[in-house]
Amino acid sequence: MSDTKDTQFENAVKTMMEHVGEDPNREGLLDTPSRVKKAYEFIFGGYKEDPKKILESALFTSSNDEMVLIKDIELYSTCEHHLLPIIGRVHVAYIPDGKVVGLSKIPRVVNVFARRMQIQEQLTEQIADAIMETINPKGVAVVVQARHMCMEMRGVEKINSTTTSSALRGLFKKDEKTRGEFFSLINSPTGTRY
Ligand SMILES: Nc1nc2c(ncn2[C@@H]2O[C@H](COP(=O)(O)OP(=O)(O)OP(=O)(O)O)[C@@H](O)[C@H]2O)c(=O)[nH]1
Ligand SMILES: [Zn+2]
Repeated sequence: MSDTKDTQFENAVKTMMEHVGEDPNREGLLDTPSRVKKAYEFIFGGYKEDPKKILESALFTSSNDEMVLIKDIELYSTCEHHLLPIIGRVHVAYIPDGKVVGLSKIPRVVNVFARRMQIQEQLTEQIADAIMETINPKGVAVVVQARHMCMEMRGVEKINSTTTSSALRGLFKKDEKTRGEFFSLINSPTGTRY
């Protein structure tokens, strides 16, 4: 970001502080605009990354064609309506068709889409479609379970509700048994972690 853009960003933060009745010149707040800028660059760092490149960087030939499930991937995202946190977990499964992907690349792709301004349904679909289009598996299933701070800290103020969204592609959509296996796996307790 150029100096002018940095200054513009920091001035915008000062304007927000003034708007809510703060004094941006008080000692404790002097460095806040530049901290907010750095924090924003991190939590919205997903615009600079290409999820397909991440997946393509670790594709391995494999004859395995059974479901691979990565459960309970922590999610920190930001709602595009209020710029407040979405906090939750993501479960991703796919059925390989000649290729498997490096396991870590799935949570990396979750991070890329999470680090953008989001709505939960779109985030869920983007993860599924990136995997589908890159790995070409027999199917992909993504479930996101999340809390929306815009529904807890403000607005309707419901602190106990969780929103669940899913995106099912290929066999997970077509085959009831595959879908049933996936949902029973994500709903069963993980048990001992080794
Ligand atoms: N579908 C969907 N809606 C979301 C998500 N995150 C926030 N919202 C909703 O976006 C809507 C925006 O509605 P508006 O009426 O324009 O905004 P608002 O006046 O702040 O609404 P309230 O939150 O009801 O006070 C709200 O109903 C939010 O709950 C999301 O991930 N998916
Ligand atoms: Zn919101």
